[in-house]
Amino acid sequence: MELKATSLGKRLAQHPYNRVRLLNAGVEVSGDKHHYLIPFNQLVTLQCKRGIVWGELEFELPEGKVVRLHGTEWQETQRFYHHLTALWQRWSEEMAAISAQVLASQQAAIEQAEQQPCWLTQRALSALQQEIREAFQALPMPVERMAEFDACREAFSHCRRWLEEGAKQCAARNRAWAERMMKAHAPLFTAAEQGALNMQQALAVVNGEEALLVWGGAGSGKTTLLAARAGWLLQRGEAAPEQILLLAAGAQGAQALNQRITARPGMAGVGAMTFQALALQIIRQGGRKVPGVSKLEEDDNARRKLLLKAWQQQCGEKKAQAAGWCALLTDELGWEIPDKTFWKNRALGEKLVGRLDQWLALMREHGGSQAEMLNDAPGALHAAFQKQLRLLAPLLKAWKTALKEQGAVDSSALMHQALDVLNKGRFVSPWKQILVDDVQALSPLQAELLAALKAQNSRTGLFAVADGAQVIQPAEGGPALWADLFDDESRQCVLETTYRLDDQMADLAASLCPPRGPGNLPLTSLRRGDKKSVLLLPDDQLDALLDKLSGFVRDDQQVLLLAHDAALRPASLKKAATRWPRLNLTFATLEASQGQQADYAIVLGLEGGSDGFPATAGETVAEQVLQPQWAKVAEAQARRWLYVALTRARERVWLLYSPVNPSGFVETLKKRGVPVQRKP
Ligand SMILES: Nc1ncnc2c1ncn2[C@@H]1O[C@H](COP(=O)(O)OP(=O)(O)OP(=O)(O)O)[C@@H](O)[C@H]1O
Repeated sequence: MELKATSLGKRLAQHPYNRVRLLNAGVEVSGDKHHYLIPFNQLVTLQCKRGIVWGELEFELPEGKVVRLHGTEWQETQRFYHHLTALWQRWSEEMAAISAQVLASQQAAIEQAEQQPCWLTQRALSALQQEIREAFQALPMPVERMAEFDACREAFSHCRRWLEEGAKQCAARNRAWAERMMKAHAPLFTAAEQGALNMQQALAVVNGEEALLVWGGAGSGKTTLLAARAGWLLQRGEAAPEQILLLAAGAQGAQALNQRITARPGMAGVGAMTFQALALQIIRQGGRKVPGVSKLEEDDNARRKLLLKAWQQQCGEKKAQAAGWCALLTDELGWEIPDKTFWKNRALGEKLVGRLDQWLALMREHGGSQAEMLNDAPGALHAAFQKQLRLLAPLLKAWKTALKEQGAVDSSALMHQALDVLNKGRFVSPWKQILVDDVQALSPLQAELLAALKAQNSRTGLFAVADGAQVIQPAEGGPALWADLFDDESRQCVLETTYRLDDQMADLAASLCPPRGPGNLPLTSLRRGDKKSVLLLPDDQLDALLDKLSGFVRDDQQVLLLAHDAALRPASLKKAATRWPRLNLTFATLEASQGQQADYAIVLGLEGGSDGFPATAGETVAEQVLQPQWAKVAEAQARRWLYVALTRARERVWLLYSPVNPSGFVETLKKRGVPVQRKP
């Protein structure tokens, strides 16, 4: 059967097509120069329209493409159209039955995935979506037509939902599954005595992605979550206790983690490890001689004593060195030098030792020899740096000699050795699951070790928690390294509720260090605090404050004394055992207090000056060369420590400041509404 344009129609229409011919399962539209074959399986709709003078047939193809034929005699057009429609409909019904089968079997596959007794991973979702795409391609008709047929409609829209809104469907499905798991394994989803884990925590516990980074602010239950996650892995049989590696950046973090682990039933054989212990285990199993690790690394006082001695020695023994130091202290740092034999002055020594420690750390972080350090100095700074390096080199030498005498290495040498064993393939990881606390606190070398361990076996699960507010900007080194492990959106989630802080503390902390993580979501508290949740107090009021605390703090409550520097350990602590015998007082540096919590916190040392908190610059040429971003990083670091200080207590935080020489933070805190008290 054929329909042709009339000769008038043909002339007026000036259209490339002027006839249509019916084929077995399709039509051919053609003109003098063009032919267009439209099989029925490409036809989406067919319309017959009446123009002013003639009829028109319109064939709609997938993706909105339209082919038209004009200029046909109206009666004939109608006849052709009815005939074609009847044939197309008969064909369509036959094909709809086949389509229904294809869609039903795809729907069954989706339902099977939905009902699987495990987390639906991003990888499984992608595979499912690929299957759906292939099923759609296997249909004998355009997908656009599926909604026309009763037998196809529902299955089609189910498939399309999973294709177009897969992430949403997957999230809803995983949430429903997590809810079922929370009911079925209630004890596992309990946060110690406080009650059930919240939904965000529960979703992280049961998450089945190969790697997951959970962002959460202070007190949002990250450490709690790690313990619950370990319990979940054991219960699901995904790992035996010895196949779970629980890592903390430092010893205190490992201790806090172990407390949570032991508080849970069924966790025998699971224990947290520091990165140092991990490195030692790798070196041991790699068949290497296990080095001793110097105590000087952890013991701030011993290290500082060593540095002070080395400094005094070089100044005492060599006039040129003494003159060099005198110039550095006066010209670069702007300090007053008490007398000619300034290195014997105790107060000056105490003031300087923190800087000596910092310079040593910078030289060690650089890792190079003196020649390499000099090599890295830009031309303009070369001479000045060379001069300063002559003063600093004896400190590095004293450090190295002390290690040698102890037959020990420092932690960076230890990490390098462990990395070497890993990179040479001499260590076979026994761990199926790696769980890491406070990943934001990892040093670049620790992050490198973690990445190398994960790279050993792509199937090793990695689960880490981080406090985004503590990520130092500009992010580089450590953060950049571990962030790479969680590059996909599905590998990150957030905890938004803090259980430790009240809303006043949470707002203040967030204003100092804004939360980071997907969506930069704010940390919300379930508790309303008052204006006195955080208070500023003169630093001569410590004893009065402790007197007052002894009057109302219960025996089971903790008071944490915190300072940015170990040297600020207050003298009051010496008499604490007898003057306030029932107060549970603990002193910790801010660095060591990460992961710890107490009912009350007293933060000491809000003092100005070059060794204050924050230290007022005093950037010398050594910092400019060895850590070009030094000032920026030091400022961000100090702010981070203030954030840590403000977020350790449940009930109240006192910040003790020097009224004579207040820290720059005092003004910042006052501006943010922190009240200043004269007495506690
Ligand atoms: N779902 C919950 N319900 C009630 N309390 C909870 C919940 N999750 C955690 N907690 C409690 O909140 C407090 C803080 O938890 P946790 O120490 O795990 O937080 P964190 O995020 O590791 O803190 P930070 O990183 O600041 O040290 C703990 O006392 C913990 O028992």
